Amino acid sequence: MYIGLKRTLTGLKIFNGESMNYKICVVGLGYVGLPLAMNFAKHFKVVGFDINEERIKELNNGFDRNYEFTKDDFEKIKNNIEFTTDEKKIKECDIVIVTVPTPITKDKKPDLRFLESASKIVGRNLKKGAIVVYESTTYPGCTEEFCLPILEKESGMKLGDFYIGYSPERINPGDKNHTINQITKIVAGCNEKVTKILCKIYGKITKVYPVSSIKVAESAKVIENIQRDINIALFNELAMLFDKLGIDSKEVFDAAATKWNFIRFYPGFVGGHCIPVDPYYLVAKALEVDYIPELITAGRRVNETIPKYVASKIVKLLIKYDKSIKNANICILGATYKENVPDLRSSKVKDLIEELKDYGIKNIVVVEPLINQERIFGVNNIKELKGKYDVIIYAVNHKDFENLDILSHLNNDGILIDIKRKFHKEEIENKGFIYWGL
Ligand SMILES: NC(=O)c1ccc[n+]([C@@H]2O[C@H](COP(=O)([O-])OP(=O)(O)OC[C@H]3O[C@@H](n4cnc5c(N)ncnc54)[C@H](O)[C@@H]3O)[C@@H](O)[C@H]2O)c1
Ligand SMILES: CC(=O)N[C@@H]1[C@@H](OP(=O)(O)OP(=O)(O)OC[C@H]2O[C@@H](n3ccc(=O)[nH]c3=O)[C@H](O)[C@@H]2O)O[C@H](CO)[C@@H](O)[C@@H]1O
Repeated sequence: MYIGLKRTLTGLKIFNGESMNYKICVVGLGYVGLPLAMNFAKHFKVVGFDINEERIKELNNGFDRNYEFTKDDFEKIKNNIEFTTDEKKIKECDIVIVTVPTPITKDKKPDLRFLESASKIVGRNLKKGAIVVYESTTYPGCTEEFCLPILEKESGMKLGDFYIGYSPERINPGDKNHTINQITKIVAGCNEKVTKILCKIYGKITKVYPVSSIKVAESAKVIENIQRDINIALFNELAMLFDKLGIDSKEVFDAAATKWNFIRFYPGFVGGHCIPVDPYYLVAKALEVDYIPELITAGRRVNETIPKYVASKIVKLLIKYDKSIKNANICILGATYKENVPDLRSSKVKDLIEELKDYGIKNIVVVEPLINQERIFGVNNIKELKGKYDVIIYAVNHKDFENLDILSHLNNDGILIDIKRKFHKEEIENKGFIYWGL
């Protein structure tokens, strides 16, 4: 959607000239918003706005609960950034960047409550001529069809009196190589001039890749995660098939990966608040236009079955080796959705625990050193491996687990369930234990 250049030029007075002394507001200071605010604060005056009072208090005390930034980091940019819950501060800003959550509902539909609430807050505090940029992952059309009408209604202005853009975030939690200033950022404005301005601003903190429309930018982001979800689903499906065939899937995958254009993924629990969530946003949009996205939904279905599949494997092994199901002592190593990231959101370990409990298994603990909680997903978090177990499940490949002597915590002929294929079957079996790898 492009508005006439003429209206653009008048409305964008604040962006004339090379001064670039814009004031930027980041709305939503989570895993995405805070790094963005901190990086922009090296070049611009920044208002970091969030509705979570606790979060703002911590940030003002130089503490980041996601452990991405140290007190030192806050010290370095303290003169350029203001953390606040006062929505009126948004009105001082020329660029307003929205980085609030876009989860899904229980029935796997887009949950736009956060986008709606943030758009209302921004709308009623919108400065004339400002640019509102959405970064939250969503479906193509969401910014212009869902968010823009809210901005217009709340502000009493029309597009052209203010502007919109979209620039998706690609930071990869736990990935120190692909940090915000190493990642190419797709940028789209509601017209060419706005796109140019956004490229200049984002260009201060990272490489930019302008596209012709907001819908292109929204689409590119969501398909990146869909492609990954489907690729992982293929490896999960093949792992279940080769298990049935009695063929070692890891050996097959390692052999296939010697081909130069074979792309290696790993069977596993597909968790987090992106990969298992984002596909449902495009599915919803596809169904709106009567297109049934069979492959996208099939990928989701396969990945969602893995916790149930692993739980059934464990129960079958307990039966096969004449062990009690109900009294089995089970220890799960790792609870977060992926290794070395303190984030439980949509972790499939939760689903695994629920499946095991459905079989009547009560004695389950997790060892999760990255999460400072006594209980996780309804079981005790013993934080470090101690005691003896009938079953140990290696669920998350934390660095902290590298030197664990896991076998010394297995009862005689105990069962090691290796979700991450970290161990060698023969080695474990030669020591008298039972081994199964996904
Ligand atoms: N976390 C990632 O690695 C990542 C990477 C790429 C894209 N994304 C996308 O970025 C978006 C944000 O994800 P996140 O992980 O940063 O979420 P998060 O839960 O870590 O942070 C969201 C923040 O927004 C705040 N918030 C919620 N409603 C608000 C409102 N109305 N006004 C102001 N603040 C509000 C919350 O208090 C929270 O601090 C999502 O769309 C996600 O899909 C996340
Ligand atoms: C396209 C892409 O890379 N996007 C990244 C992704 O970040 P993420 O942390 O959600 O993604 P992953 O690292 O893929 O983890 C997801 C789950 O899949 C499991 N997994 C992974 C690989 C595998 O071969 N087998 C597996 O089983 C893993 O354990 C974990 O549970 O989304 C963010 C938000 O959009 C992006 O910004 C970020 O760039």
